[in-house]
Amino acid sequence: MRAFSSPEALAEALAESVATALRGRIAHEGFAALAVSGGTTPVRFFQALSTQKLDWAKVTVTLVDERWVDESSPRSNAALVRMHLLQGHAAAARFLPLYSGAATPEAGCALVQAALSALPLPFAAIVLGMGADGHTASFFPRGDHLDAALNPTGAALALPMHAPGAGEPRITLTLPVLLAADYLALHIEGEAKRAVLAQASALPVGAVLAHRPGTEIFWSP
Ligand SMILES: O=C(O)[C@H](O)[C@@H](O)[C@H](O)[C@H](O)COP(=O)(O)O
Repeated sequence: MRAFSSPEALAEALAESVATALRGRIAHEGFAALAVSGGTTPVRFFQALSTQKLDWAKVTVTLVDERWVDESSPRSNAALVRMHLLQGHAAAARFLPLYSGAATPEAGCALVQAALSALPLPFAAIVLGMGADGHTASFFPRGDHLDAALNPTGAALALPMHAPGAGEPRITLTLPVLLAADYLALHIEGEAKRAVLAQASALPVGAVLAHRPGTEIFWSP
C-alpha cells in the first residue's frame, strides 16, 4: 500500500502514475483509454490529473461504473467527471458515458458494450474506489449480477447491477476488463476504509485484489 500524509499528496501521486500509463500507451499505440470511478473520493485526483500534460486528444475517458441516472442528477458520475476531470489539459479528451438514457441498465447494456469494444482495449489505466461495504466498481455484496461480474473468464465487458446498498440501478465494467488493464489502482481515504480493506478477502474488492495482487493501493487519512 502507498500511504500518503494528505489527500492532496495522494492525488498528485496517483495523477502522475495514471498519466505515465497513458503516455506509455499513446507512445506505443497512438491511443489510450482510461476508466475512473465516481463517488466522492476522486475529486482531488481528477483535478490533479486534468493538469497533467499529455496528448489528451488521444485519450478516451470512461467510467468504471455508473448510477443509472441522467447527468442532471447530483448522483451522476458522468457529471462529476465532466466537472472535475475533463477540464484544463484534459478537456481535449473524448468522454464515453455509460448511461445512455435507456429505461434500465439492462436495456442500455448492449449499446455500452458495443461502445466499449470500440475502445483501444485493454485500458491503459483504471482507477477503482471502494465503499464502506467492500464494493468496488459496482460489485456490490448481494448484487443480482455479482457472480457474473466477478467471473474472471466471463465474456461481458459490462453488466447491469441491482443491489440493496447501491441506491439506484447501476452498470459496471466486469472483473476481466479490470484485470486486463495495463495499470490498475485502488484509491481509498480514511481509517474506516483502511479497516474495511483489512477484511477484503471476504468482500467483492477482495476478488479484484486476489486476481491482481499487483493492484496499486493508494491510501491517505
Ligand atoms: O459510483 C460509485 O459509487 C463508484 O464508482 C463506487 O464504486 C465508488 O468508488 C465507491 O462507492 C466509493 O465511493 P466514495 O468515494 O463516495 O466513498
